[in-house]
Amino acid sequence: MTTSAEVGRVSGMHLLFYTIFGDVIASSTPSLTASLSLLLSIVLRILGLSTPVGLGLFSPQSPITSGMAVPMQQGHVTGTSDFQVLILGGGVTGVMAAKTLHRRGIDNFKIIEARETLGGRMKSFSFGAAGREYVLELGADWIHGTQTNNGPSNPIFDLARKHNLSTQPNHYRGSMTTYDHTGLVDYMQTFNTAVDNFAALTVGGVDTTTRSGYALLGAKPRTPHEAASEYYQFDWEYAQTPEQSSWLASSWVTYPLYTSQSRLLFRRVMIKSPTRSQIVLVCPQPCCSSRVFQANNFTFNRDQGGFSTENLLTTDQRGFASVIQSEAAEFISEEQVLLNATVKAIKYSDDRVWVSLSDETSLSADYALVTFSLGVLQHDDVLFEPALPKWKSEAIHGMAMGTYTKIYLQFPEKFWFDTEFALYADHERGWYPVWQSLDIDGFFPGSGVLFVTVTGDFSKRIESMSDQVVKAEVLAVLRSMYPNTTIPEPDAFYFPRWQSDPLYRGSYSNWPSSFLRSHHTNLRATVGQRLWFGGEATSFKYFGYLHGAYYEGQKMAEEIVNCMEDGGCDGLPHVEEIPCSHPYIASDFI
Ligand SMILES: Cc1cc2nc3c(=O)[nH]c(=O)nc-3n(C[C@H](O)[C@H](O)[C@H](O)COP(=O)(O)OP(=O)(O)OC[C@H]3O[C@@H](n4cnc5c(N)ncnc54)[C@H](O)[C@@H]3O)c2cc1C
Repeated sequence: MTTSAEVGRVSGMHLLFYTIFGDVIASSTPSLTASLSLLLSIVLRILGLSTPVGLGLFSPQSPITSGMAVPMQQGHVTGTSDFQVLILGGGVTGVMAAKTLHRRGIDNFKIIEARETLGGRMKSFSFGAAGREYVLELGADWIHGTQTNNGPSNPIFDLARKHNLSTQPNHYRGSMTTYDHTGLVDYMQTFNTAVDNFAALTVGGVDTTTRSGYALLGAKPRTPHEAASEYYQFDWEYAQTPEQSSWLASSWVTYPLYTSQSRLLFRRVMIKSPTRSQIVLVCPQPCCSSRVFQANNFTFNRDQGGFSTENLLTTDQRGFASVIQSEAAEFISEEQVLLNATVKAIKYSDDRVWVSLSDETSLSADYALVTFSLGVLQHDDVLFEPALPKWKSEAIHGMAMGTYTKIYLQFPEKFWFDTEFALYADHERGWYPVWQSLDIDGFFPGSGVLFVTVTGDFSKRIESMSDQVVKAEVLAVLRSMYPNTTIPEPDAFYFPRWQSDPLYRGSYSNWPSSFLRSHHTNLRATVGQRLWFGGEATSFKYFGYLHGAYYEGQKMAEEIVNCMEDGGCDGLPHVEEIPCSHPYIASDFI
């Protein structure tokens, strides 16, 4: 199920229209080309190679693709568009948008991707000393929420099953060892209290920061053990602190429909029309519509369109992105993808879009779907002409981009905990706190691989430091955790720099408390009639996640095709004046 909400006003009352739609996830019929492509990918896989897309066979040097590039000016002044749709970015959103276009009969599209392969933030690498290498994940590596009985399934879980991805259940709460600066210390009771505190956040009343939400519930971490336990529940998922996050948007359960407090604020009215039924929340207070939006993230909540509480970690040596590359290989032909091509500027008018690349070539299309990360848009890595309207810029800069950094170490042999996870409580909250062992049954026994995760400002901090200095800090923490063990020098050490990477500028989006529901509507909205935006950040229900990107790719492509079939459209609407987001005026202070 997909849920959409829109804010409106009737007779001076503030209404929240809450409408539930069914998702259309039709399967495509593979063409002969697609079947041959699939066959080729299977043969390559048996031979231990990647799919054609993964091999980068669709390079910009291909005669077909290079022949399609035209100078920006020429494309602007004369002729018809080169393509019906340009898909800018070849991550999950881009590939799923392409698949949807193909299913709807639109094959005159092109994906433009800066990297040498498809997959985006599904990014694997080979790690380890010679002869002890493993393909591990720098970006996404969990399928969060799978399926409960015959209920709705996570579409990434479906892809994993379809493409035989090797995965292993990962027990976030049931397989944990706790440490602090004195070594092994059992504070599992404190840890479990933090789990309960996090669950209690769902009873929030207004949207302030998650920190204030915790405080109002009486959860005020004072000791390093309490702070580390809270960190594990919160920052380790959202990649930002409770201070930086929205209380409502980081609660798991739909709010305010099902809480007792919400009934104090709202009256629920069911409106029936010939086409759909709507639950209308009538708010008697000025501006309360802007303070209340459906809480996110719905991933784990079965009652709200989520999947299950299970988390699967990929262990597949083809890399996690192989699921999206194998999917693409079923329907995408060589001339539909341009790899190693970096978009520098996007020019748009009411009837066309022109995209110029770093090699000075350009392409034009009737429509363009921008799937670059929120961080890329915030950082002006791609220029828009004309500049994006104020409402769009506000939305882009209003949402936050968190950073999540996995620091990998490989040791000659294992000397650490036998659980899947360990938590380290330092005096400084967020200091190398979450440790995960891969040298364990079901993962990579005998690998000597361990990783520690930092997030948010700690990620930014280590990105500015040398590998040697970061390694020294990490080893110092291990010495605190194991005061009676001689910690050897690791054979391999690596961490990615997501924040500084011009193709990402962070890991995934996070919803801050100042960000209103209408801002998110604007993040998703079409600019003019030709420029569309989609990606994990535009997903209301699943922002931050792979499945959010998956559904957004499908949704945007569906909308674009509908628009084409209607002979044009205004696209997804935006909110010009966002209620209750203006500076206070003098009379407010009387
Ligand atoms: C460290 C980390 C851990 C994560 N863990 C999980 C997890 O366990 N489970 C989960 O569900 N999600 C996880 N995520 C989030 C998940 O990876 C993303 O939500 C998802 O991959 C986003 O897909 P997308 O298509 O919206 O964006 P992207 O994957 O960012 O796709 C956009 C594409 O645009 C390309 N691009 C950017 N700029 C340009 C340019 N100028 N020109 C051309 N191309 C460009 C990029 O290379 C990229 O391929 C994680 C992300 C990170 C970084």
